[in-house]
Amino acid sequence: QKEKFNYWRNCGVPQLENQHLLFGDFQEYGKINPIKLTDKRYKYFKKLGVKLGGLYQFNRPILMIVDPSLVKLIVTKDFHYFTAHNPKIGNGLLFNNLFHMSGDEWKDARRKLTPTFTSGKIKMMSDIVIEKANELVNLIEKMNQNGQTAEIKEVLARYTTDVIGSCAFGIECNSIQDENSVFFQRGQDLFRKLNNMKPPTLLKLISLFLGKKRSISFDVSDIEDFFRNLVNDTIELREQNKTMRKDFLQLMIQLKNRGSIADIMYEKDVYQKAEGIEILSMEDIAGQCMLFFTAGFETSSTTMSFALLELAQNPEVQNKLREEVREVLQKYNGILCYEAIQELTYCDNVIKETLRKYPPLIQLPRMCTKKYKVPDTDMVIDEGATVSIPIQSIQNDPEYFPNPEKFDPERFNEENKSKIVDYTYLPFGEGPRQCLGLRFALIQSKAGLASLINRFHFTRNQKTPYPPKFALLSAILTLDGGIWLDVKNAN
Ligand code: HEM
Repeated sequence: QKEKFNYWRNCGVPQLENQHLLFGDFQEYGKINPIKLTDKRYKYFKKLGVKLGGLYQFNRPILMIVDPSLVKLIVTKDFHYFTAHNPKIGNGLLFNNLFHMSGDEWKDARRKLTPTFTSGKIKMMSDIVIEKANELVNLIEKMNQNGQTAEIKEVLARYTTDVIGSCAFGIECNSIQDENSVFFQRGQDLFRKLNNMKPPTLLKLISLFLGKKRSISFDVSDIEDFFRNLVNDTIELREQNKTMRKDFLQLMIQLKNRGSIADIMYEKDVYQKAEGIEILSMEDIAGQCMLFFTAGFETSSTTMSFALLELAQNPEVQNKLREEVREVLQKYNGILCYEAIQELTYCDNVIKETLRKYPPLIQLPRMCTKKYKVPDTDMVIDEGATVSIPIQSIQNDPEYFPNPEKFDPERFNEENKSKIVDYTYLPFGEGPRQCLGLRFALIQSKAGLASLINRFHFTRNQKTPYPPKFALLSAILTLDGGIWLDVKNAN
């Protein structure tokens, strides 16, 4: 076991001393939250003045990248050495998607799916997003009339669930209006199971890292079946009725039947099967739709929740945002539309600043897929090594973002944005594996935030601590408890 902890030393990579026999460098796992733990390691290596450092998660070697110029090489120029996110740790629908694919399989799927997320396609879906944002406003209005304090995280998860449910699965989930919506409950179950790093998931991960198992299961087969059946039934119905709807599913049906996605869709482009093409299977469609769902609803609702918490904490920023929203809406007869959303530049900066302080994925994952010699050093990274780019730490490093605790959207204004050091701001990742849903995430977050700020004024309820407290055992940035805000009609 001790020899295992010499792995990085043997590669010429600096590492910590005195690893715990079982936990390696993660002996504080579960005692301090994942942000603090990662930050501690980042600061340690940064103080040493090195570009990268080796860690042991249990006995699995992980390489932490500290220097932005090396981040740049790994995610862009030398990407061909780091084409995978992770070693594949499981099977089933949950892993049958772009995020978990590698090599040629990933390249082919990424090429096919990219046209799904162009600005034109996002514009096409913006009507659905805006309709759901209006329902969100009505829900908060009702809560406000009843004198209720809003647990904003859950309310926003209902909004993003309805948006993604409608766009990715073509169904009305009604989670904004119906507290007991089945779709919402299934989504919450799935997220809880994936994000839960407590035993027994933790024990499964330990046995995986110790090499006792090659893959693990997350016990989500019932949820996978739910999504699989939903996709099958909806596609079958559409194929029968030749329905045309402006959503991702329609584009996936087109991909299935025609092998590619056309710019403009006509019925014949979607439902007439092309000859001699490699058909996209129902299982593949269901897998990608499930990824859009898991990647889409929690990340965006988390972002909007943190944005509202910071707006409640910083009323001058909230007022400035409201002024912008009202000024732009005036030009469009008071009605939010795709073009109006594009003009909300301060709103963009509020969301960018939120994603700087609170990136939902605190680290970017990469796996070394070909032996790599780190330029200008003697260090060599083996094929199969896991790489972590600690974006939360980099984005909150005072060297790159002075006074990092301050919520300051002006960091991203026209004058200041050019001062940001390259590869120090990466909430959506970068390079060929950058988040494919970036534009969709921005439109859904902006539509929700702008609609709410136009109508309501938010203040922090005493139940919500500030600075926020993060959960100890979770895979993505999660708060301990909810975000409770008091709501008033805005003047
Ligand atoms: C605020 C919201 C979101 C954030 C912060 C976010 C962040 C990320 C990050 C950090 C990655 C990894 C990037 C890399 O490795 O360089 C990623 C990948 C991905 N995201 Fe997002 N995401 C968000 C919303 C969405 C949405 C709404 C969708 C889809 C509807 C989506 C779909 C994807 C997909 C498909 C990938 C995998 C790309 C690949 O491996 O080629 N994301 N996202």
